[in-house]
Amino acid sequence: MENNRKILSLKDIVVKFRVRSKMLTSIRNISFDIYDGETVAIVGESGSGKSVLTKTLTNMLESNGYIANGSIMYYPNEDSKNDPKTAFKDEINLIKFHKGALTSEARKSIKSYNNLRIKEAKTKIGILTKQIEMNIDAINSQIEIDNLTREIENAYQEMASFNRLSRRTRKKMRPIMKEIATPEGVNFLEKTMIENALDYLKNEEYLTEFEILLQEILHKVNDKIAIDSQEVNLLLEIWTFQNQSALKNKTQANKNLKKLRGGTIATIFQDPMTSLNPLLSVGYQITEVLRAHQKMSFIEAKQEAIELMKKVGIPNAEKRFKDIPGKYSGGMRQRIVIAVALACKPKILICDEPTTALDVTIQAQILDLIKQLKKEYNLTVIFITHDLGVVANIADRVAVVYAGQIIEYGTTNDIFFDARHPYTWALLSSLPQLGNKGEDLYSISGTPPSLFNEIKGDPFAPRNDFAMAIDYELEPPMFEVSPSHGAKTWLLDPRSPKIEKPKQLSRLREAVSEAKVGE
Ligand SMILES: Nc1ncnc2c1ncn2[C@@H]1O[C@H](COP(=O)(O)OP(=O)(O)OP(=O)(O)O)[C@@H](O)[C@H]1O
Repeated sequence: MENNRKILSLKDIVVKFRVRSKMLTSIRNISFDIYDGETVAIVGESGSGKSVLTKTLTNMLESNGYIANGSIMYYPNEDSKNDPKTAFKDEINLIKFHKGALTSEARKSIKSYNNLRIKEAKTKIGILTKQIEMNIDAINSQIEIDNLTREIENAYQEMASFNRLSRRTRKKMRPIMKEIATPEGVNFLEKTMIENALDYLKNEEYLTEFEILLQEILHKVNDKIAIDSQEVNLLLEIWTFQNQSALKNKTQANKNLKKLRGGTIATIFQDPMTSLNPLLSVGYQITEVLRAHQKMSFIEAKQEAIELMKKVGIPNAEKRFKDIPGKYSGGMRQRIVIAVALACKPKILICDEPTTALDVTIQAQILDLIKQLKKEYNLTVIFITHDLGVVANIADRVAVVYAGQIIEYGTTNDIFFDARHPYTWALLSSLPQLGNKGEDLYSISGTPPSLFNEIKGDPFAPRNDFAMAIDYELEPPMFEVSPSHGAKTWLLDPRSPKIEKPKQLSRLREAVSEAKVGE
């Protein structure tokens, strides 16, 4: 967070997966900013949503998944703006590529899933209304109706952002959009044109993203409220997207995703063999990337590949250029994967548990390498791990993920020495460095909630030794502890009893300095 300049900003991200006839919500309304040049660690138990969260950034979700809500803004830094080979020089919402790349089957199934949600909620509302009329459990029925009404709104909203405009609507809106597309056009619209458009939109059963935005803009024009040119640009962008064929949108989106992956955001996975071709020499694999991304000739690419191999610490790089990955050890293969990633000149490097499969000494070497390269290449690093020892070693800031939500974030010091969420306490307590010889290591009891169901209250409540009645009823907001630190727990509400964090955490300072390597 050296300069406090955002490079990525996630807002209200929701990710869902279709699993047979059911829907699993893997990420639940995550909002989080990532700053240029920082290393941020995403930590949490297995299945908490760490990988899915980072996969949304480059749209690497499996085909049964989709980003149901939210935005991911990418703000290119000065390096990107000055790099002639960088694809994205202006701020951009990465969700746009995701939507464009969706298949028509995925779009259809999103529509039918939401229609079903609406139908079921409406039926339940009908039954509850009858109960209220008969004076049966009126208060609870009304609460339930309010929840179901919200569910219907959410379903409509989700459909709105994926649905294409009908041919009829496109025809109706063409004249007004033609005017809006001219310079300052939005400020010179005829009153009758505005009224006709608003009347038409009022009678639609539900509105798409485009229609909602157009409606907002037209109301502002009527009320003589100044309109931001960015709003108009967004409207025109969605209009163009809606009028292009689905195939053209998809081709464009896929092209952009190809440029985004590697060139802007590169990912290193736990198993290097998922990224390397076992049949091709490592040198060839690096040169291919250099030729594609940096448009180098074969000779230039070979020289640069050898340089990169040296940079990531491959001894006898010239000789080993021709070896296939099978001839390398696990640690060396991971170094090659890092070299491939660097060959794309990324601005952001996602490391998804890159050291988990390696033994401790090699792990420390790879962490040191990432740290050193981060400085040299001015990278922003997003590091996924469930190992808090690794976090202590590498991260400037930490986001703790539980059941698809960020439940605490802060600087590494905030999280290690001033954690406020009982889940973070539990994660820290299970650090091997805090164990006593001969005693069982602390482990968090119970299991995370099923992501198929709506989660009532705080998802951690059933496993939380400090849970209060409210934790089972109402989801806690993110309380701000300091400008750099927040935690989503009712314990931070001034009305909550004062709780002492677990005693074993007082030994953390010592344990963390032992865990640090290469410092
Ligand atoms: N393609 C998919 N279909 C259905 N569910 C999925 C899919 N991918 C991920 N999930 C679910 O989303 C949730 C979050 O998974 P994710 O892989 O992000 O966890 P994680 O925190 O990275 O765990 P790990 O440390 O084990 O990798 C899990 O419940 C997982 O089962």
